[in-house]
Amino acid sequence: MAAIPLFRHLPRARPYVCQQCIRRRSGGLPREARRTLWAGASSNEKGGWSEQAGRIRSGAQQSMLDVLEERGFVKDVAGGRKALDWLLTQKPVGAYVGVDPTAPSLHVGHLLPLMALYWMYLHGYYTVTLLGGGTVQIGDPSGRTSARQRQAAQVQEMNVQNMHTQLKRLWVHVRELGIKHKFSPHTSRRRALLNNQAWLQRLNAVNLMRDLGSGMRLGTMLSRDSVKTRMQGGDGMAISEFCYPLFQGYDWWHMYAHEGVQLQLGGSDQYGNICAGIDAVSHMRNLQRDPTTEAGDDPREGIFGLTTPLLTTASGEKFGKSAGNAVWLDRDMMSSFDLYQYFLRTADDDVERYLKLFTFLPLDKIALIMNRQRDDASKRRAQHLLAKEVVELAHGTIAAKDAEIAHRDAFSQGTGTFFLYALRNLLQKTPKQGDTTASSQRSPEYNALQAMQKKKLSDLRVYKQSFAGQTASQQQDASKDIITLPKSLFEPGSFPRILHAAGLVSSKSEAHRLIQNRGAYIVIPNSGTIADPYTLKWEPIPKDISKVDPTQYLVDWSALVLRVGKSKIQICRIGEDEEGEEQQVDVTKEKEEQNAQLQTA
Ligand SMILES: N[C@@H](Cc1ccc(O)cc1)C(=O)O
Repeated sequence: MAAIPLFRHLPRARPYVCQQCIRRRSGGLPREARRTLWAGASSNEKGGWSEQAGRIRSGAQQSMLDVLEERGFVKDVAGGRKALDWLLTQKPVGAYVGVDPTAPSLHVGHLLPLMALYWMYLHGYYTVTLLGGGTVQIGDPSGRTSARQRQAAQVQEMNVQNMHTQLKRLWVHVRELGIKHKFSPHTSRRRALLNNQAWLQRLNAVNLMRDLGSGMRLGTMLSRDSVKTRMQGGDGMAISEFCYPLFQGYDWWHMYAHEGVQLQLGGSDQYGNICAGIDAVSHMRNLQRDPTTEAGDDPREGIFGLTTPLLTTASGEKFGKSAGNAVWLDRDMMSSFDLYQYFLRTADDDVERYLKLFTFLPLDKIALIMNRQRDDASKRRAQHLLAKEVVELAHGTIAAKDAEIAHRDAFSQGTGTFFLYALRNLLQKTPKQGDTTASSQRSPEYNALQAMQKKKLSDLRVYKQSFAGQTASQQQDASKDIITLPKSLFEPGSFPRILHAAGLVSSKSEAHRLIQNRGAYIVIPNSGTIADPYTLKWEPIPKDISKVDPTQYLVDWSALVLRVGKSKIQICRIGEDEEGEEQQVDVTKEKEEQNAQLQTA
């Protein structure tokens, strides 16, 4: 017999955080009418879904689960593969992916379950990205050997804000990519961005334990990997962390009852939490069932979990790390240029797999590209395509185009574009607030609080940059492309010394000679802006050196961009005297080492 509708029993929450969703909700339209469409698209005609189900059953069309499996998204299915396949064919169920804002940005590792969710969105399922503004305060122990440190409230607030913006942007880019890759304009699509803080903050502890807690078994929870590793590793676990799956389970129950969310997707480390969620929702469903009716499980109301595989590169490294650091999706933490480069470095053995996972390109197109790639792997066509699509997803079309041009230039002609692009990124990355303590020595919390105190719009960027860590890959690049010279070096007549200190010539007399022969160049500061490095122009350093003041040439008041010959370029940031001296010594030392090597060679 049919169960009574579940959502009648719970107060209706207003968890929405995005304008679009608020509008949709306040409209109070029936669910069918509340669908988000491509511009100009017409809604799924009545019976559209059942026609599609017929095509899938007859083998004329692939099922959603087949699509996900074929592209490599599926590691485990909780609840039964066959039953899930049936359900996804039967109706456009709700599906969700949750992320806890433990940092101000998502990293590429988050993309895998999100991409699976985006595929479902493009195929017409109701899809939810859930921001764990509530759960982040408890801290998920999954995959961790020690507890997370408690974050200051302000830090949490910034992380939530930033990730919210990011998830929202991702949705916009997914929609654009859907149009670009010609997903049917006639499919109805619905998406939402929710924050579990909305319902968790109102959750009553007694009710939670009475209703949900009574259905969770200690033995099962103790047998989860996340608990076992901690107990065996000797670090133990706090009750709060141990109870984390209850909160994640409650989220699911809430969204099941209010939003029709029947599927949860997550990374492989979420398997335990997802199974706990299945237990929690089943238990709550039983509690809510009308006791006068016979308990009968309607397969159309079933719940399922799907985990994506843990990615490793062909050489066995963990995917998503660059020089041991996370590859962030936020542009302030990792530039489009660096993100592009990360994917451009993909090994030939991995690239096909990644194209399937991180792009919306159809499989036949991927196969075609791989064929061309095999003819001439050195062009790295597949890697360029992968990199561009990922940057497009994370940062949008314009950023992706920019990054592509910069890389093609950098590798094909060896012009200054590469360095100018680096200049833009590096100058943006360098915290300017004149504080000489390396921010890497401070905790992200310290930086965040300091940033908050300054109450400026740019502070979030400073915080994000400090979070990305001064050890991140781009910072290593920074040390190559940009050096800091002492302020005192920038005085009229000092160009030869600067060229020498920058490591562009081996002696000051060589610098003199070059300048007289018009072979040393400098970027004209107002010939363009840092925001658009392509427009910057070079001129030879004037011959009457004694009269020329290098500070006239500072780009963005921060750096000189010097070139010797066709392509030896160096960006010289103006620094505090002490700071510069240290680096200058390094440059000289490096030069000495090079000379020594030359002599011994
Ligand atoms: N626990 C998940 C995030 C999450 C939060 C709440 C959920 O309901 C689901 C997932 C993680 O750490 O990755």
